[in-house]
Amino acid sequence: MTNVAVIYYSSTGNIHKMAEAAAAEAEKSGADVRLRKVAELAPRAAVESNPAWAAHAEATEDVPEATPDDLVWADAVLFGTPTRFGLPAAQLKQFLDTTGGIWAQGKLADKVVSSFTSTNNVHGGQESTILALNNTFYHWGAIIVPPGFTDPVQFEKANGNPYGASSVTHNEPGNVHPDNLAAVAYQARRATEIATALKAGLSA
Ligand SMILES: Cc1cc2nc3c(=O)[nH]c(=O)nc-3n(C[C@H](O)[C@H](O)[C@H](O)COP(=O)(O)O)c2cc1C
Repeated sequence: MTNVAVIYYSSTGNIHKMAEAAAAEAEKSGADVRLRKVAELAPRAAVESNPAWAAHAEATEDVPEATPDDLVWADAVLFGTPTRFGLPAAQLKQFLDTTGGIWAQGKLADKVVSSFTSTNNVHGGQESTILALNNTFYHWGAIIVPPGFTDPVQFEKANGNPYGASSVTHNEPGNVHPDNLAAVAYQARRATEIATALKAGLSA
């Protein structure tokens, strides 16, 4: 069995939708899947000042929070984050910054990782967000598996980001184009297949 963790941050539900699509497809591909959100860092007052943010936080109260153990367990990890000023959300970065202990023990080496994001607009920094996440994964000795243009889904009108599936939401809560959901599902399937092959190969 291949273990796949989908670890994400979302404030208004767009990345949550993409994370769910990724998790569903990894499961369909035969993986054991953990869907995990990272902990909220924003003050309660900030969350409550935005009705969409507050509603999403309440709707996803039952999604378990990610822990470093989820990374140790996983053969492949899909990371999702909205773009924040061209970078990953601090909430996801904070989670990554809790992995020093397992990194020092070599437990993050050879993980298959792949990332997806969401922006307000087309030129809002999707690639820079994914590239920034990749900096961390090089330190882990992870194996970054981007979708590239390895499937026809990448040529759909709303897709086409070889770095990782990306949605343009115009800041509307839960506004993810179906093509983007298909793209992130494909990305999860590809990461699962590569992790399965890698696991078999390394244990041969
Ligand atoms: C503080 C902040 C910074 C943002 N920075 C960017 C940005 O650099 N580029 C962009 O296109 N969108 C930016 N956005 C918009 C979000 O990335 C976008 O609305 C995304 O779809 C939200 O995903 P979520 O619903 O999963 O939280 C920003 C939003 C916030 C609140």
